[in-house]
Amino acid sequence: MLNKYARAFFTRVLTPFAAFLLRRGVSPDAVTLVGTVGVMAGALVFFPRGEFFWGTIVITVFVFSDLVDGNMARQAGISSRWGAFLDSTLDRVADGAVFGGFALWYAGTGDNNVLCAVSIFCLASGQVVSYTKARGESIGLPVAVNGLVERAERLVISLVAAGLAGLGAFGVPGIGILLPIALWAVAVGSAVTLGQRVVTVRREAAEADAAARAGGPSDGRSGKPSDGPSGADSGRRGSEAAS
Ligand SMILES: CCCCCCCC/C=C\CCCCCCCC(=O)OC[C@H](COP(=O)(O)O[C@@H]1[C@H](O)[C@H](OP(=O)(O)O)[C@@H](O)[C@H](O)[C@H]1O)OC(=O)CCCCCCC/C=C\CCCCCCCC
Ligand SMILES: Nc1ccn([C@@H]2O[C@H](COP(=O)(O)O)[C@@H](O)[C@H]2O)c(=O)n1
Ligand SMILES: [Mg+2]
Ligand SMILES: [Mg+2]
Repeated sequence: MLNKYARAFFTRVLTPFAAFLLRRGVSPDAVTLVGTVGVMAGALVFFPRGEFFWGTIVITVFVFSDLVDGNMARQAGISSRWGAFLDSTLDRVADGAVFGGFALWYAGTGDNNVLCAVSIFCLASGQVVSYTKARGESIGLPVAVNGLVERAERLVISLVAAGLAGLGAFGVPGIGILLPIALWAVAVGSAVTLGQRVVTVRREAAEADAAARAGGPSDGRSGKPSDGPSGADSGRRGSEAAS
């Protein structure tokens, strides 16, 4: 939902900054890399110590690099398959650090096994949600569903809650409860999203296999459905590279 409705707004806001970086000779790949390192540092230095406010501030500064890098690539007309791969792969690394940071806090001083497990579930389910789309697209399916809780929602829900919970350290009472609520919400939302995507891929795969059988074997040799796209790139990845 955020990807659909908020992306256009942030694209407008961030375009001048992206243009500025391009004029200074900065490459989109450098922004992707620096942004990921910044998110990792914010999550893994501050969250395990329970410093949620400062961790969230650092992460917020760097996480927007994920919107700037693609913007730069499109402005400069240098969007590439490599860039799409790097962007998506480092998204997984950044997400692992954020939810890993929460898990480390609850495994240590935060001392809550249930919330540690919920954080690990958020980490793993978020990665699998993204994987369903990547794998579905890699076997030539459109995966025409985003689902309830995509990456932007996972980040916004958990980071807004962590930032606010961090205000507890400055004397705001009763606000720490927001983080557990957010982690449970992301966990449940991710499970629902996983179900939505699996159901969609199952339907699309059945339709594609039926169409392939009606028109002959899809790989032209074995009679088995093909295990991947016929071209070097396919589906959304192809359109991204062309964007
Ligand atoms: C009193 C103060 C209290 C402190 C409160 C702190 C408040 C600030 C807290 C948090 C702000 C968090 C902002 C998080 C923004 C996230 C932006 C972002 O990176 O979104 C990424 C997303 C997806 O990008 P991609 O297309 O590159 O990624 C794809 C995606 O990962 C797919 O995964 P899937 O979705 O399928 O699971 C993969 O499949 C695919 O491979 C991959 O390519 O981008 C968007 O969705 C765009 C929309 C972004 C919307 C951002 C909304 C931000 C909302 C509020 C910001 C509040 C800012 C406050 C600043 C305060 C500063 C102090
Ligand atoms: N280093 C990069 C990063 C991204 N791209 C291109 O942008 C697309 C992602 O756009 P976002 O707005 O979500 O960042 C990605 O698929 C690539 O086409 C790039 O070329 N190089
Ligand atoms: Mg990006
Ligand atoms: Mg990204």
